[in-house]
Amino acid sequence: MANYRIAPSILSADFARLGEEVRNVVTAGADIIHFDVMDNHYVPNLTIGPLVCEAIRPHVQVPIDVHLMVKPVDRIIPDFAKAGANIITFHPEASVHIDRSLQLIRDHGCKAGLVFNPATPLHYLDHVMDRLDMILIMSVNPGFGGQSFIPEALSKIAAVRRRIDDSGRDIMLEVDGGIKIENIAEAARAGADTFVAGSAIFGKPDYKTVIDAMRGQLAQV
Ligand SMILES: O=C(CO)[C@H](O)[C@H](O)COP(=O)(O)O
Ligand SMILES: [Fe+2]
Repeated sequence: MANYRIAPSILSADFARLGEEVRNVVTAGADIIHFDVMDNHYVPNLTIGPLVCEAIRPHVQVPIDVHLMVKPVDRIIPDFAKAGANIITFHPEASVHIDRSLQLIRDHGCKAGLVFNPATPLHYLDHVMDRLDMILIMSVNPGFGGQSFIPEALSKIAAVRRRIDDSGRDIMLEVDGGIKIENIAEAARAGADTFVAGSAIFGKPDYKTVIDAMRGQLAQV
């Protein structure tokens, strides 16, 4: 079986009890904590910033994967690195200098990645494959949790999987949006190895039951 990772998105957690929520979801089997940063400019929603990342950092031993839905990108990167982020991804069309933003993330000791919205072309990968640790394919339009998976994302995941395999590099391929027990295997078959799930996990009373069921689906791929 491939090395699959489940990355609960805390966007759907109870923010009044966030420390307890992240501890519980890691105990339930989360491999990564997915941290959605929205700025009410690049996306029409406002969420959490470096202060909250710093606050949850002592509560989790797994990597924190910061998904920046912000524009501009660069000035917030050092703050997230200092706040304990391990992986930082951003949307290429939100950065003026993509290569510089990727380098900034790496210079601050974090893994770096690009995020593709459903209608963002993959040509942004052309000259930066050697600088990527993660490629994130959005299977919803960014801005909100709880949306339905867009099936066209599957062919895009497959195209990225080919590009990663051709590169010979160890790049995580993450899918984000509408992932649940019923469709996680499809995303894995298309080539994803890292699965963000917000509402599907935090919307249920028992996180372990959901994560175990997701792993059960992945075991059959
Ligand atoms: O980046 C995001 C939205 O922009 C979230 O990570 C994503 O939507 C997760 O939530 P859900 O699993 O409920 O779709
Ligand atoms: Fe996300």
